[in-house]
Amino acid sequence: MTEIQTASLPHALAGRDVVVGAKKRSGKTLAFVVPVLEKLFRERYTPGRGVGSIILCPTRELACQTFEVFKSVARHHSFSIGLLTGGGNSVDLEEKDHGNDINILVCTPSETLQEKREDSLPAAVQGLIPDNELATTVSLLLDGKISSLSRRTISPQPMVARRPSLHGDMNPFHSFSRGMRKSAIHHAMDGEGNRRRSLPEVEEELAGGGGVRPR
Ligand SMILES: Nc1ncnc2c1ncn2[C@@H]1O[C@H](COP(=O)(O)OP(=O)(O)OP(=O)(O)O)[C@@H](O)[C@H]1O
Repeated sequence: MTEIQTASLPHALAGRDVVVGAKKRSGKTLAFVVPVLEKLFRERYTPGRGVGSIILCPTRELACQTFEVFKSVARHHSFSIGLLTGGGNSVDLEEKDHGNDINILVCTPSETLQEKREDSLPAAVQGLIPDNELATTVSLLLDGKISSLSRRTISPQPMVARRPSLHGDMNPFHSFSRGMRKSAIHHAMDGEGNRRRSLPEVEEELAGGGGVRPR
């Protein structure tokens, strides 16, 4: 495992909220893909049981990459995995063999709810996450888009947020992470990718909107 995975996976697998920040190609994606798959596997999710995990991505590109990683890592599982991107009438949906009955939904609500956007993330998402109403948000998102998607078992907690790489635009990450429960576990590596920053340092930087910068 990479260092960021070693730091975050035990917490994520234990069901705690986790915020992860680290440099590019440090293993952030698998740091949340693995616990999501493990949690759904333990809870015996199968196609037909509904949505067990919703992955919110700030850009279509990141959503497509994440979708491909999920498909690859989960290839020996029977989970159905969906990709929902785009706004207005340009919603794309891809599923893995099981119609529209999706267990893992990878989506870009910031595009689809553009009119509600505040900064780079939709205000609806920012506002609803702390109130634990992500399911409502996503139901709104999907209304009229995918009529046959099961909403029976949408369960937004716990959440694992991955931030973009260190040098990217941090606004979406800060908005999103501030919306997570205060109890979230934060892990960040420095710019060299080999030193764990303390929780107070990370929280201070998140609160200031300055991002976790390499030293
Ligand atoms: N534990 C691991 N063992 C071996 N390879 C790994 C491991 N974790 C990640 N990788 C590989 O390292 C590469 C980078 O991983 P990943 O995409 O998860 O990083 P990232 O931090 O999300 O990258 P980016 O910042 O570019 O989005 C990928 O090719 C991935 O398959």
